[in-house]
Amino acid sequence: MTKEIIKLDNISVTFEQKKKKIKAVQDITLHVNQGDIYGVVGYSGAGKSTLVRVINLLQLPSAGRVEVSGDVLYEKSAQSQQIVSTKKLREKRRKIGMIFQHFNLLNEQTVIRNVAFALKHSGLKEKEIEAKAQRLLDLVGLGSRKNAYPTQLSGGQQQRVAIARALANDPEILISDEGTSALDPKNTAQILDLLKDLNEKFGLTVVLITHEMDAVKRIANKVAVMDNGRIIEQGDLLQIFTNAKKQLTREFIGGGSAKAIATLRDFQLAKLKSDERMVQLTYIGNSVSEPLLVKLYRDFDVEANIIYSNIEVLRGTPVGTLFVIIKGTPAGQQQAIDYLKAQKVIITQIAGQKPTEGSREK
Ligand SMILES: Nc1ncnc2c1ncn2[C@@H]1O[C@H](COP(=O)(O)OP(=O)(O)OP(=O)(O)O)[C@@H](O)[C@H]1O
Repeated sequence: MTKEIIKLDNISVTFEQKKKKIKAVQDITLHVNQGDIYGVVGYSGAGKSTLVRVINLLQLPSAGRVEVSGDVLYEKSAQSQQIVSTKKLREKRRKIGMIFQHFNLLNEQTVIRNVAFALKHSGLKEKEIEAKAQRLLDLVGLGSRKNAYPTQLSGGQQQRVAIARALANDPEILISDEGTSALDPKNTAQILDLLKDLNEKFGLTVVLITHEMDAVKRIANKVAVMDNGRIIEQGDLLQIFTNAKKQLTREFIGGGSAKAIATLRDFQLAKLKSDERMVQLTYIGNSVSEPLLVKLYRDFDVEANIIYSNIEVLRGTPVGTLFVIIKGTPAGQQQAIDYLKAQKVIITQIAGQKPTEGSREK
């Protein structure tokens, strides 16, 4: 059975600043399963960092309940407030590794000392600490640079050291707070792939805070979109990708498709005739579009004109998007749509008559 390793329920965080109240997080419920790579996306100021800092109580919530690996760390209701003991919290925090945008390494210490530092309170002997730090550096591919200083390494390498350090106490959860935001695309991809590797090899649960949707698309299986302190949409990556309900989600997740829809709305809508409608077809795996569209014509007498097509890779799986105008009798169109659905093509009505499932919010 899937275990919910992080359970944030009805979390609010309000900052008081000189008479002004900033509601950074408002009534958020987020559950993360063990083994998830959960992406939390949103523009700057949406409340992402504040929310994840609640997981290990680096940020105390103003209201709500925090449970990690079956232990309630915090619970506040109108009647009472319960906080886990300092000792227990310290233990818990060791099991939650964190990496940050600017790596936060000790620049005057060697790479291996940076990692060893995290093992200070582990109870291990100095020799064992050294050996474990070495193993961790080997794991992130930096074993041979153990005596270098952080400033002698590239950004990507420094983040690898930070990951090794974050893994020192064998955490169950790794939180990456904009961990790839300061890196170039190549290093970003390598760090993300390393996180995915750790997830697959060790079952490490990853919470990935980012404003870069590409990072989420590359490795996450779940995603939550934050805006103004709230989660506006959350769920399975593929499902959100193929059927985003909110405009902001589409901006983040849709990338090219979101722009295409805007352009199509501006230029194509007026041209639709009464026997035409525009649909978005999304399908997983390699392109099967052409034969399908030929079949629509041959079997149902429905013409399908491709006006936009795109392919993206979600977690290593190609996902194709086609915008087509289909033209035919209402019965023919319905048969065509039923047929496509049977082929596991996800269909979203963009414009025209007879809305099908998944009609979009404007
Ligand atoms: N300690 C604090 N005191 C007062 N306000 C704060 C504090 N921390 C965050 N805020 C405010 O809370 C809101 C959410 O900030 P937060 O850093 O969580 O957003 P974010 O989505 O992580 O954005 P960024 O990526 O820019 O950090 C912002 O308006 C921010 O100014």
